Amino acid sequence: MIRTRALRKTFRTREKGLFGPRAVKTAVDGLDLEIPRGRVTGLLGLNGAGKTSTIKILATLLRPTSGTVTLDGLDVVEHAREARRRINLIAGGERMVYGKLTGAENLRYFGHLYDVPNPVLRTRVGELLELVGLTDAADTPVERYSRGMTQRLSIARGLINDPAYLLLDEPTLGLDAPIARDLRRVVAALAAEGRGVLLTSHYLAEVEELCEHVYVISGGRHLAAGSPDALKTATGSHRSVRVTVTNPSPELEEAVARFAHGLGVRAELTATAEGALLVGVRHPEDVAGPLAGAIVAAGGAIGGLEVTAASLEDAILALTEDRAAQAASAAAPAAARAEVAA
Ligand SMILES: Nc1ncnc2c1ncn2[C@@H]1O[C@H](COP(=O)(O)OP(=O)(O)OP(=O)(O)O)[C@@H](O)[C@H]1O
Repeated sequence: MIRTRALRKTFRTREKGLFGPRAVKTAVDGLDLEIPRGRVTGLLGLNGAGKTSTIKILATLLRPTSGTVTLDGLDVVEHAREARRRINLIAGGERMVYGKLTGAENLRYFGHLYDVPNPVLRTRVGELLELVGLTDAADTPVERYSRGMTQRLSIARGLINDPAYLLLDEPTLGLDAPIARDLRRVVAALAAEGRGVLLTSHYLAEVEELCEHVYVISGGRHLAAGSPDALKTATGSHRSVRVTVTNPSPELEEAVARFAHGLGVRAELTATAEGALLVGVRHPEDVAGPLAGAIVAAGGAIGGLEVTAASLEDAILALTEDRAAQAASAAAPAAARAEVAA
């Protein structure tokens, strides 16, 4: 297990240009994370939340300002060399292989950097190229690879030291859907084999598919953690039902409002350009049947019905908007005082 305790990272920056006043930027602010083997753990947050800084600390590329990171009990700052043998990082946005070398040469080169013994390396290079579907391109210089092929080679490079833990920073960034899907399969298989995987991705459907447990951070701080389903429930990000009623009337609107009230929610009523009424209800349960029943009982004619499952995206937005609202309300009394004083 990788475990962080009270992890913190600050950067000294200049606020305005090279000669502006010095400032301290806190990128990671007291994070306690646990990344066990055998599953994919997600790390989510909006731009600038501190995900890359955290991953770089775990990969020993950045030193934490304070706090600890242990990897199977080993302190990664004190034992960085040993930690690096057991961990690898794949960042989708960065080119992590050499264009002039072939796919196989790249893997051999990185294998030597990790002191992988030659006989092991010989079989491993072949196995990894096969795993990522690049056996036929093994002897082609990487500068002639497509973006998807290069990314797949980066995954193979990330596995060359047979790491127990894999850190994936936006691994499918900019990839076409079928290639991204193949990569997701590889990632799921790596976790199923018993490796610990940490994933950051802006594609929340990908996170939902792969991650059993997700941490949500904002401004470097912990916001929430749990399974994607638990996060959706906790934030009230519900599935929504939309029914088109072709013969709207005030009585029908009243009946729908009563139905929604009975469920403890509010119905959204929107008149369409064609003179129909769009009825939207969001609820954790599937209420499509009862809603349609209530509409028909009130004399409504149904022209269409659509059920949308709750998404992790809704949950993350709700969490981060909540945080923004809290920050605004904390600032509000001061602003109000300033106004009174003026
Ligand atoms: N070397 C640095 N010097 C100064 N500030 C930095 C440095 N690296 C990161 N930061 C700041 O720390 C904060 C967290 O950045 P980080 O890259 O870790 O976030 P992120 O969640 O990965 O964002 P994104 O989704 O945009 O990649 C940001 O405000 C960023 O500007």
